[in-house]
Amino acid sequence: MTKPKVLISDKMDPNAARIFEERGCDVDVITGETPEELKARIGEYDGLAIRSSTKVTPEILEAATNLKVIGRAGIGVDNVDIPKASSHGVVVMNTPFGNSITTAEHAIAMMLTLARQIPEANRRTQAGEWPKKDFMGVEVTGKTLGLIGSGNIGSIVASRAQGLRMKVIAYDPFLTPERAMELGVEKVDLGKLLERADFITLHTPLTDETRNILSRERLEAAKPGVRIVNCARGGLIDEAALKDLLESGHIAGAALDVFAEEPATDNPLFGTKNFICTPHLGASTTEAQVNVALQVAEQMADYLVSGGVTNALNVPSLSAEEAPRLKPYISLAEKLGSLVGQLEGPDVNAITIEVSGAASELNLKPITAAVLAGMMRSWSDSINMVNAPILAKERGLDVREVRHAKEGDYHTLVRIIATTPERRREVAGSLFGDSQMRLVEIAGTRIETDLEGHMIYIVNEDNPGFIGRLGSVLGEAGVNIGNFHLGRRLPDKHKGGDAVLMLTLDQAPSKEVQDAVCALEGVKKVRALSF
Ligand SMILES: NC(=O)c1ccc[n+]([C@@H]2O[C@H](COP(=O)([O-])OP(=O)(O)OC[C@H]3O[C@@H](n4cnc5c(N)ncnc54)[C@H](O)[C@@H]3O)[C@@H](O)[C@H]2O)c1
Ligand SMILES: O=C(O)CC[C@@H](O)C(=O)O
Repeated sequence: MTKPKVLISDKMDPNAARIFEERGCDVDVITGETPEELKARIGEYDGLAIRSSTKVTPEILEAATNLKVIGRAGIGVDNVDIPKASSHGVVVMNTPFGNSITTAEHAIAMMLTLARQIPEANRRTQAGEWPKKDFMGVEVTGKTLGLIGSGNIGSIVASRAQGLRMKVIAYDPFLTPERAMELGVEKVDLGKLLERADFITLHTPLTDETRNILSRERLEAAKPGVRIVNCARGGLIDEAALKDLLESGHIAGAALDVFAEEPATDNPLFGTKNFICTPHLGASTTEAQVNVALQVAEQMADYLVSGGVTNALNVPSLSAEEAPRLKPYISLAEKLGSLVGQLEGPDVNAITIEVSGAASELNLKPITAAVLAGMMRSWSDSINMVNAPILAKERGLDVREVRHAKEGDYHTLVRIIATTPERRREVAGSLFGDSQMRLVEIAGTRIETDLEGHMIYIVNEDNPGFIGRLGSVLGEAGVNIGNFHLGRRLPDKHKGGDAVLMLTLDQAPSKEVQDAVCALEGVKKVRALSF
């Protein structure tokens, strides 16, 4: 098996490359390339490991014909076009905890630095001014800190601020009263936070809801003398309004680690009174960079080598323990989906995935994604488990999942029921020895066959002599039969009813051969299949 190939395109702790190699991947570290250079190179790679400099745009994804996974060594993935990655079937992962403490510490450092105006005091002292009378600071003890966003980083900031004896209030629509109690913070609405906070620190992602959350209007409504810290994302604060309100003195200080446009080399805020900044250093400690590099490499290698999915933003997670258990089911589900897709074509408008026995205990999301991928791949290329659920939704396909804990005749069973405007198609498969897939039912008929290579599916009236005539047609055309499986339609297996044949052939049957089979007496349906 060829090794998966990974590109590390941003500066990353060397542990990442080491882990990739140890886990069976080939790795190239090529940083600082232009988008054009990356575009020309990306086609060779199965994995792309990034921080915030690489922008994974639709153009890059278009050129990334082999790419299976993008791993962000960090939290924010606003430099990745996730919808586009999903439609290209590429998993996007991040490392949600590796740099949280470091970033929270940076926010606290920025807050204390603002309170005592350290950068300017430092600059003027070193310039020989000894400007002692110009720097009257404020204590943070007893002050109110307003958190906007109290997730991983916000909650660490809360605990550190409590250690500094601050009163912490939080605005976060997803903060439950129980969690607020656990964190020892008071949950408030944004208006109250602006009214009461002496310091405000932002810890939300940048989304349509949070963009410009500190707009001019809200900044004007904030308590006079407030100090604001942003170590989350540029775009959360109206920078022009911040500048005006710093100059007017309504805002006593602002510390930004992040900017609406990065790299920020000539931002209008530069030089503004009581404004300090760092160049997106929130995650830049040795500890955090080792954490995120190790984590991203482990997660990506896991996915590329064994199919485990951790911290993915566009597919359900699948632990490395779950992945091997699910692997045979995924292959079974893809083949059953493919069978339905080949038999019914793109007219399928509803599909039910029904699992019973051992299969009912499994995570159904990947099984459903595999059925959809198998089915739609028979009509259209470039479909995999990542983009299949999205494309199914776009097509308006009605997808249902049903679990039956009770075992039937098989210890584990996956049944697919597909509906088209004309009919309903049911197929079912099982695993023998927990790994060998078998189709066990088709067209209401018990039959037992693998779905492999070139096959032909035939429904005919069950009359004597048919098998001989079929053998002659295939033999005369030089088509060798590998395996032959026959079943009678359930529930009335009476003589003279319909029979179903699934034949494995050594080569694909030509159109002429299919027509000749079709012309045999009693044949009702013929379909060439390939798996
Ligand atoms: N400066 C840096 O180097 C650096 C480093 C790490 C993380 N970050 C950024 O920090 C941010 C927070 O990271 P995290 O790990 O705490 O994320 P998180 O997902 O754990 O927390 C985000 C919180 O924001 C809340 N939220 C979402 N929408 C909101 C809204 N409209 N109003 C108020 N709250 C809202 C969520 O409920 C959640 O609790 C992210 O944007 C991340 O990219 C920056
Ligand atoms: O990689 C970095 O330096 C920044 C990371 C940070 O913005 C994040 O969202 O994790």
